[in-house]
Amino acid sequence: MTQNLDFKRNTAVGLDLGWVNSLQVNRNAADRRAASLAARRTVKKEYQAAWLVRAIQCIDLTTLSGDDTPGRVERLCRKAMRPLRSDLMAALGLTELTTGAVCVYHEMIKPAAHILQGRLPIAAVSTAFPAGLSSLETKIREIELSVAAGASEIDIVITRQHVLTGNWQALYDEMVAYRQACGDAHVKAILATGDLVTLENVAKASWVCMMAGADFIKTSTGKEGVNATIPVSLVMVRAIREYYERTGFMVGYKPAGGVSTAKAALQYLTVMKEELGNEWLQPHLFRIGASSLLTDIERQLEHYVTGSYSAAHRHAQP
Ligand SMILES: O=C[C@H](O)COP(=O)(O)O
Repeated sequence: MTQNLDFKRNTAVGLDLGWVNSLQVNRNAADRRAASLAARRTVKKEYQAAWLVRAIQCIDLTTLSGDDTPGRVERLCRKAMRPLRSDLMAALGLTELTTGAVCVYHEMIKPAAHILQGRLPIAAVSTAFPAGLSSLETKIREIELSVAAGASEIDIVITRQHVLTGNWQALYDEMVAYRQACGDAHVKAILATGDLVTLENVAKASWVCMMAGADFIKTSTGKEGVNATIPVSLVMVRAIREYYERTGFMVGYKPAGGVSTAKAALQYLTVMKEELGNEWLQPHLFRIGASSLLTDIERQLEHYVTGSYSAAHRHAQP
């Protein structure tokens, strides 16, 4: 995941229950800040193309459907390796561009690896994604099998009941076990924020997962009723910022689920830049989990280059 040799991977620092229990979130302030971000143009027009290219580099190009086939995943992987048409690449002065990774179910790791040949990371969703309600032993084994099959990133789902019952120790222990099972593979902790009821729970779950060694915290599976939102993102990236200030570890952030427009991607990039700084605008610290976002970004870049839009289906993803 990281090409930066100085990058110090997060590691378990111990559960500070006093700290977790003291966390509070001002819902109104988060909503107000989100509304002000949405109301203004996030990026000046002349920089938009560059920002959209950066967004592409940070996409975990995803397919997580019950009807996924090796053929669909192979097409997805080809798209991940060449996300833009060659005429657009040339017009933008680009020679190389890929998405950050592809994200698939365990059974699709092999077809993905066959096409990617190590050129892009494969992220596998794991631990009984999306509900996470298998035994811990089964979930650990699932991680091990996905790593053995070639996934270098594992997107785990937390057990929501640990959050809903305030059992922070159980959440911490689970996360430590997942991180350990991943070995060298990086682990993204999916909080399923749409299931967590309050922003305070989102903040606490973010902290516990980071204290337990998560490399990334991620909003959603894409299957909850509410997936990534800006207020939730503000809470999570502020937790990342404070965790960095306290420990020196840089934890990545992945909004996922329902992020399907270039405009939304620009808003998330703005949140990262304003709350965490430019260092976090790189694929080893920022990903957007999305199945259809690339289609809209490609359309917007075509408009930037040619001055007109083509039909969305011309850019349709596999
Ligand atoms: O982690 C990624 C999500 O499952 C993708 O969700 P989406 O299909 O709404 O883009």
